[in-house]
Amino acid sequence: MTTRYEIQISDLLGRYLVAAKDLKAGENILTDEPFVLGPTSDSALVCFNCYLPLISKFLVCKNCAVAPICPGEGCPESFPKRWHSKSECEFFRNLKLTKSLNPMTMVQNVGSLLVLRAILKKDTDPQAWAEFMKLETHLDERRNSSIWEYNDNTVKFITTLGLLDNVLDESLVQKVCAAIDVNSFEVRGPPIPVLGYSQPLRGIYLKASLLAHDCVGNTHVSINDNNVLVCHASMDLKKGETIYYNYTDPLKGTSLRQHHLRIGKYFKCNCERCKDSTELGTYLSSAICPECKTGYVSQSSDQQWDCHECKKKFEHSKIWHTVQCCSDKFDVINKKDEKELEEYIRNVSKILAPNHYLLLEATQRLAGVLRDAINREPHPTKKLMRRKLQLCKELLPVLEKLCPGISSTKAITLYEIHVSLVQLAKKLFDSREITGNGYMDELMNAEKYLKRALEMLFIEPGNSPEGELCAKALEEYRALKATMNNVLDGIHAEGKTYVPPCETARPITEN
Ligand SMILES: C[S@@+](CC[C@H](N)C(=O)[O-])C[C@H]1O[C@@H](n2cnc3c(N)ncnc32)[C@H](O)[C@@H]1O
Repeated sequence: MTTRYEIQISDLLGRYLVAAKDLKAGENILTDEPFVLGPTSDSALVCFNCYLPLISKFLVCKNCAVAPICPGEGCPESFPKRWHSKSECEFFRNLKLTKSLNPMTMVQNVGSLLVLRAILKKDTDPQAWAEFMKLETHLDERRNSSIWEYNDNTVKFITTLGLLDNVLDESLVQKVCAAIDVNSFEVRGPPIPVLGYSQPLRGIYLKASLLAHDCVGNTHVSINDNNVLVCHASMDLKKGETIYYNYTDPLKGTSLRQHHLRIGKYFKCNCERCKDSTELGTYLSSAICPECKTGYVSQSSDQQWDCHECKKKFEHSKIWHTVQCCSDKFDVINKKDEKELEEYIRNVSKILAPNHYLLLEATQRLAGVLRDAINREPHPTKKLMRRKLQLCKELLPVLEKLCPGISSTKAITLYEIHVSLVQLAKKLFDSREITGNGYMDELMNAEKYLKRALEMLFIEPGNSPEGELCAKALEEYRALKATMNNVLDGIHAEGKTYVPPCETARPITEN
C-alpha cells in the first residue's frame, strides 16, 4: 500500500500527519498495532494474558507463579493474542526467585502494568522503544505537579523490581508515564461473556499518536477486538491537508473540551470551533437569554456572556452559575429512568439553548432508555416509538455539524431512526391507520436512513461492536427490502399502483 500520509513538524503541533495524496472519505489512512496495551491507573484487576476482568478468583501463571490470569478453562481461545509474553514471564520468574516477588504485589500494582510493559520493550524491541521515546511528553510542565507526585507510586514499584538504579532512571519512569498520558488511546477491554462487564484499557499506537487534534476531526478511528487501530478519512482530504483526530468528546461544550485538552494534553486548542462562541451555530454551550428570553447567550470572554439577539451582556458568574445548577441536577438524576429524564429535559429546556450539551446528553440517554423499553415490551406503544424517533431526529443535525462525514455516533443515530420508522409504520399499518401506499412511503423513508448508516458502518472493523451493528444493519436492510416487496405485492393485488412520494413530501410518522 502506498503511504497515504507524511510526517511533518511545526512549532505549534510538534510532529503531525498530512495527507500524502488526495484521499476520499472512507479511505484507509493507517493501520496500527499497539506498541503496548494495559489497564488504566484506576482499572480493577484484569488477566495479564487477555485483559478479561478477574472478578472473584484468579490463577497465577504456572511458569512465573506471579502474573494473575483467568481461572477455570483459562483465557478464551477467541483472543489469539497473549499479552503476558515469554520475556515478561521470564522476568517475573527471575524476580520471584531473587526478590520473592509475589502475585499480590502485582495485583496491588495493576495500574503500573502498562508502564512496566513499556519499559520492558527497551530490551525486547529497541527500535519501537526508540520511537516511543520520541513522543511528546510535556515533561517540564508535569515536573513537580500533582501528576508527578501521583506517579511516584509507579516509580517506587518499578524500583522494587530492580529495574532502576539511579535518579536519572526515576525520571525515565516519569517520562514513560507522561508519554502514555499524552499519547494513549482508550481501548475497550474484552467483556466477560454473558455479563458483558469489561475494564477500560489504554494503548499506545506509535503511528496514530502523531495525529494532531481538532475539535472537528477529519478522520474516523476505530479499534477492533484484536486491539488493532484503523484510521480512515471521515471526509475527502486534499494532498497536504493536516490529518486531524478529535481527542475530545465532540458532544461536550468548549469549556469542558478545553479543560480536557489543557489537563491531559497540555495545550490550548485554537480550532475554528473553539474560536466560535456559537460552536458552529449549534449553541452547544449557550443558555436562553434571561433578558429577551428568545436569544441565546454565549461566553465571549473569561468575564462575559453576550446575547446574540438583544446584544445584552452578562457577567460570567451569573450565567455560569445557572449552567452549573443544571449540570449539578443532571449529576443526581437517575439516568435510567424515563420520567426523571423527561422531567429534566422539560425543566432545563426553559433555561438552556435546545442543543446545549447537557440537554443533548439527556436526549441520548432517554433515547437509549426508550429503545430498551421498546425492545423489552411485548406491545410497545406508538407514543413510545414516536418519542424515541423525535429524540434521535433532534440529535442528527447537531451531529451533522460537529461530526461531518463518517462518524459512528451519527451512524448509530441514523440506524436507530430507521428502526423507529419501521416499527412505527408496521404498527400503523397493522392497525389500519395507514394504507399500503402509506406503509410503502414510510419504509422508503426508513431505507434512506438505513442506507446512510450502512455507508458509514461499512468501514468499521468486523470484530468490533460497530462492525457487529453493520452486520445487523445489513440483515435488516435485506428484511426491509423483502417487506417492501410484500407490501408492493399487496398493493398490486388490490389493483392499485404505488407512486413514490416526491422528495419534499413528509411521511406521516414524522409529524
Ligand atoms: C498525541 S501527541 C501528537 C504528537 C506530537 N505532536 C509529537 O510530536 O509527538 C499530542 C500533542 O501534540 C500537540 N498537539 C496536537 N494537536 C494540537 C493542536 N491542535 N494545537 C496545539 N498542539 C497540538 C500537543 O503538544 C499535544 O500534547
